[in-house]
Amino acid sequence: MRAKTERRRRGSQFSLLDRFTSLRDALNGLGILLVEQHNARIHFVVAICVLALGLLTGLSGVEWIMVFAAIALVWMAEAFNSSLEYLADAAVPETHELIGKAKDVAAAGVLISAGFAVLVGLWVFIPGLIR
Ligand SMILES: Nc1ncnc2c1ncn2[C@@H]1O[C@H](COP(=O)(O)OP(=O)(O)OP(=O)(O)O)[C@@H](O)[C@H]1O
Repeated sequence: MRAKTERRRRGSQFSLLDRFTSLRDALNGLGILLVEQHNARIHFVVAICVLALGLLTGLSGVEWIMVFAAIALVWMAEAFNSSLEYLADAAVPETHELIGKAKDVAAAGVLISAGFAVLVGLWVFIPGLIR
């Protein structure tokens, strides 16, 4: 068992070092997403393009908030989807109907967030289309 997990089990006190370790772990997760998950790389390129387009066209404050919310939502969904895939593959490496369902439902979460992002993109960049 990792030392950190052992400390948590004992109900250890607040430690700034532990908080920095958590932050490092989360950044490591972001790196894993970008390196190992092809969809995450596509989300990354699309997000950069959308941000560049936003700077070029000069979005309003509300439009920027919607764009950032859409990007964050897609990244969150992708992170949870990938995390579930890693867990499922570790727990049940062989084919199992419920693992298939779990992965498909998690992928549906990404699809829903991507659909919202597309709507935001249309609302922000094609004025008059959805207003
Ligand atoms: N162990 C399993 N048992 C049953 N079906 C599975 C299993 N693993 C994967 N599948 C099916 O194959 C699909 C793709 O699973 P996989 O783990 O390859 O994800 P992926 O191709 O990396 O997905 P994504 O492109 O969203 O990252 C799943 O949605 C599921 O329908």
